[in-house]
Amino acid sequence: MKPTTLKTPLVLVNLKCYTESIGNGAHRIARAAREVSDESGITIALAPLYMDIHPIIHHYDIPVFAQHVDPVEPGAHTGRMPLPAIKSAGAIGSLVNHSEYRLSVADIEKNVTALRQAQMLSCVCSNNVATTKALAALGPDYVAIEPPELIGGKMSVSEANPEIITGSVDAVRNINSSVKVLTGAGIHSGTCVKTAVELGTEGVLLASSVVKAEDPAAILRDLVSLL
Ligand SMILES: O=C[C@H](O)COP(=O)(O)O
Repeated sequence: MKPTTLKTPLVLVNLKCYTESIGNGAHRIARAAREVSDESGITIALAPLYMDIHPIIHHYDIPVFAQHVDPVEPGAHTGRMPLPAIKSAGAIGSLVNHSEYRLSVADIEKNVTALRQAQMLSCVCSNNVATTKALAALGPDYVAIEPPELIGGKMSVSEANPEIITGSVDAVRNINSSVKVLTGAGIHSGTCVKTAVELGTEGVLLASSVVKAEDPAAILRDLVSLL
């Protein structure tokens, strides 16, 4: 089987567990992502709640990541989400170690390896340059650098902390140049995305600006407008 790849730049929208992401809300965002992706030619991927992975792929043919995968083999576990289940639902990959769902290094490594073996993409989240170095050494497909204090806020990482982006890009290039860098936290405009890409990233990981928008398509249009 051919390994999955996504065209860059990548706009990855994490739907998190917001009220606006539940049920019809997920469809509203997926419809907007499909529309703007078709208009712009930019890859827009989503990370919805588990139960929306299959419906979003089925209705909108959008690349979908899980928000998390449990580092367990299928078997006698209850309330866990093993990798074959997200793969069978159609996910092409998973976020790993999001700031809102931190894992041990051992479990991050287990997930990255399992995703690679399943020909799926790993997007491992990091909070600073030192952590980024350690994570890049595990060889994920993406490292997403997100200063936790900026997540969900109005000031983006591109504006508030461009040094963490350039530091992460340099660190990753020195350790494993095949790892792609995304950045996120507070990304809300085309200028934020353009700056992130100019600083050397392959795209952005974002959530609230799109998920909580009255008109998600309008925000997505703005986000990709300067690429
Ligand atoms: O997964 C997405 C990030 O945590 C960024 O979230 P945000 O765009 O709401 O700051």
